[in-house]
Amino acid sequence: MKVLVIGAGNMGLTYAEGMSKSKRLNNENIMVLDKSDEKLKELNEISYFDAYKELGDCVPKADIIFIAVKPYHSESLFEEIKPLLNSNQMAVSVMAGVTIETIKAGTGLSKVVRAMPNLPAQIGQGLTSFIATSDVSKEEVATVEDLLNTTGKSIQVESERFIDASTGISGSGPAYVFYFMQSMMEAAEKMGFSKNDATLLVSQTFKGAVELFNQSDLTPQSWMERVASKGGTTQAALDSMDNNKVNALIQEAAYAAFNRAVELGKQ
Ligand SMILES: NC(=O)C1=CN([C@@H]2O[C@H](COP(=O)(O)OP(=O)(O)OC[C@H]3O[C@@H](n4cnc5c(N)ncnc54)[C@H](OP(=O)(O)O)[C@@H]3O)[C@@H](O)[C@H]2O)C=CC1
Ligand SMILES: O=C(O)[C@@H]1CCC=N1
Repeated sequence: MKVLVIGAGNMGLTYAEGMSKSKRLNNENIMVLDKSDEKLKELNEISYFDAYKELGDCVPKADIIFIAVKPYHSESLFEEIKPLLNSNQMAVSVMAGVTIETIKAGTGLSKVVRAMPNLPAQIGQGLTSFIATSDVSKEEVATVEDLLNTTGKSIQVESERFIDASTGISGSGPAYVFYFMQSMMEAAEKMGFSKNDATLLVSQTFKGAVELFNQSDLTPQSWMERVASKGGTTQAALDSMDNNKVNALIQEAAYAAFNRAVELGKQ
């Protein structure tokens, strides 16, 4: 099976790296296409990639075409790629907000998978939600699932609404975690810690808390109760967050991303 990745940026390269380890490829090289000469030079140095600059040289050879360009580049890409495609090929898109209908119309393909990954895929800890059109067979879905899982875990969702919703939770979510980390690092530095110590205090706290959560069946609420002593320091912080409606604000932020994904789909 031949896989082509279009767009060798953060996501495209991450998936190309991950998928190159998949047994499904039977040791076939992944084809990777990018427009930039600088990127092509880097790609050419990787033995398990075949680098391309021209769509005509690689698209006809591909069974699965993985599209990882920015959403605003999709229209021009579709125009160029459509005449090169045949109905047996499958498109897998990770572009935020680009709907299945748009991908089908833009490529002329009926086998389409729309996926929403996240950045921890770079270290094999990603979460990808995906949905496939009815023309994608069960066997093909299993193949795509295997390929996506080379970068972490995946969930198949029942409607496209959940792709946009997961964009607001897992797709954009790593940035919310970094936002929280940055705020805590700034607080630590204000308290007098050096930048290095502030970074360690915060990063190890996040790592430890997430690991505790993952190794248990407890809810975040139960864990908060285990940290907080009655009338103690944690309760003071949690009360401050509640009084400032931080919970509602975080939910509002997640909805802002969800709504933006829907909005991008209408453009
Ligand atoms: N980053 C993230 O955390 C996530 C990103 N996504 C989605 O993944 C997609 C890619 O994002 P990301 O990897 O961050 O973006 P990048 O800008 O890092 O990568 C996109 C790459 O595609 C190249 N490119 C643009 N047009 C073409 C074309 N016509 N043919 C070939 N290559 C082209 C770009 O080149 P150049 O730079 O020269 O334009 C760039 O190298 C987006 O659609 C985004 O919505 C989804 C979930 C998470
Ligand atoms: O910010 C974005 O639009 C993309 C989609 C999810 C993460 N990054």
